[in-house]
Amino acid sequence: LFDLIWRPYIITKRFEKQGVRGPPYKFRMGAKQEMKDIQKGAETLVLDSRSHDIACKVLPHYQAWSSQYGTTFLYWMGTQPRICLGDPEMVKQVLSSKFGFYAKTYPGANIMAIMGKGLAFIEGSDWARHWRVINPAFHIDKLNMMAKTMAECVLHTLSEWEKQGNDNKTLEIEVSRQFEELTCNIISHSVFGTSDSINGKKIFEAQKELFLITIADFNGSMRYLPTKKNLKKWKLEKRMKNALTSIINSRLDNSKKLGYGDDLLGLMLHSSFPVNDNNSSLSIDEIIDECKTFYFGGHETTSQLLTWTMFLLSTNPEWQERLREEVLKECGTETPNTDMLSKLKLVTMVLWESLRLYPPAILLARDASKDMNLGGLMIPKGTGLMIPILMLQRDKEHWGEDANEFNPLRFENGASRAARHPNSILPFSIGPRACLGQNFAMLEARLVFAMMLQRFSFSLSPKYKHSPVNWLTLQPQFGLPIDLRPLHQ
Ligand code: HEM
Repeated sequence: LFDLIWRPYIITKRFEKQGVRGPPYKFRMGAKQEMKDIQKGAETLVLDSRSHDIACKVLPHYQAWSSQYGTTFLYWMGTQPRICLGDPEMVKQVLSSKFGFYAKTYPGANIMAIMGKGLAFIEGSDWARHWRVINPAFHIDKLNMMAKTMAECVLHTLSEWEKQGNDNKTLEIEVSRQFEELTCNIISHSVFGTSDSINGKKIFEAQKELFLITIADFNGSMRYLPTKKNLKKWKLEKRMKNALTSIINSRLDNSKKLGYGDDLLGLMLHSSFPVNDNNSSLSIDEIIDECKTFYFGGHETTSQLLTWTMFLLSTNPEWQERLREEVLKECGTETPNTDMLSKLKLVTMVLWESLRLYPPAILLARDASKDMNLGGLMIPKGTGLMIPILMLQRDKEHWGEDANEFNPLRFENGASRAARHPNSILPFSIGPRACLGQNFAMLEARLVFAMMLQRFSFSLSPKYKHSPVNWLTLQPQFGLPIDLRPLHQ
């Protein structure tokens, strides 16, 4: 009864005294039912494809509560108090904390099974040990080397499209699926250097199927029972593990002749058999978990960046033309190298505007691991801290009245100067747990659009329905059908 009635009552009162209010706590459920009701109303909404005001569709409860209680508010997820942070200064304090006071929220067994207990979900000295091994795989010199491999993968996809579009005719392609395949291919080849495309494919297919099962059923209460769904899940998990083990074993078998390699997998294997540095070694099980993290995290988010940018360029033909001019000026019709890509200022501005309006990760979550004072607000241990990236990135107070409009010019002087507060833009997060793959993803996206703009012009197919949904990442619910026209035959 203490946890179910008294504690919620006391905590609610304490927050009220500090000026933080929110939807009322209901016995055991907190605000879960109210949240479900609000979400249900938004589920079937289809928006006008010129509207980027998508909070009403993907975070309708946050929108409703923040307009009623202010952008920083309290709500109860069952018996856990959660504070939604609407102030970029508080967000900065939480994300920049170096001492693990705000730990990552446990994502649930289903997500762990897909992504593995890798860098994104571990804490403390384990995180530091993994980070020391993995970080060098993303240094700038390594990225420069990866660009060539990335370009080969992009060329392969675009040539397939060219082959389909005979006689200068318009060709309709559902690009979100194509981008998923392309980003999978890029991560396998450039980060794992794998020519083992069969096992690479098996991993992605197993992760995708597990993911679809997970979004259809978040109820973990039966997770140990041999239900039909669980048997399927266990089979897929096993298939994924076997495929990863096979990739690792083949690298180990070839290591006498070729060494472990200097890509991510090679660096992890080096650490696993260290000569003198035992402080940063990873076990084979840990390597398998990291592979899952990078296979999934490395493509799922980037493919959404490509998808939403394609959507924005298709609906803003004048920007598409400006970008094409820039690409042809800096790269001509050659395959772009990293020097050329670094000169694509307008392309980069459009990518940032896309990440602002359609961030692949719309929310970040942390838990206070002890009682904390957050910018004067007393936060009891165990409170969840929710950082609504999607809301912060379209807050009119920081972005101005045109916050919901597509206007890449706001990024003319760089991302940190685009809004009134430098941390109002957070697609890759900030602080010690910021995205390790940010430069990789931006390089990949610049390359894809440079090569695509060299070859095609495109517009939205009339079949498109504007219905963004948050299925772990922000996605177009019915895909993104695009009409493509080859520029040269
Ligand atoms: C547009 C593409 C991407 C976006 C928007 C994105 C976004 C993010 C965000 C928001 C986080 C922080 C999560 C949190 O704090 O809870 C994160 C972490 C991470 N991302 Fe990305 N990501 C992208 C691409 C990539 C790629 C391509 C890779 C790998 C090749 C990658 C690897 C990681 C890893 C390993 C972490 C965990 C870092 C840590 O906790 O130390 N990401 N990403």
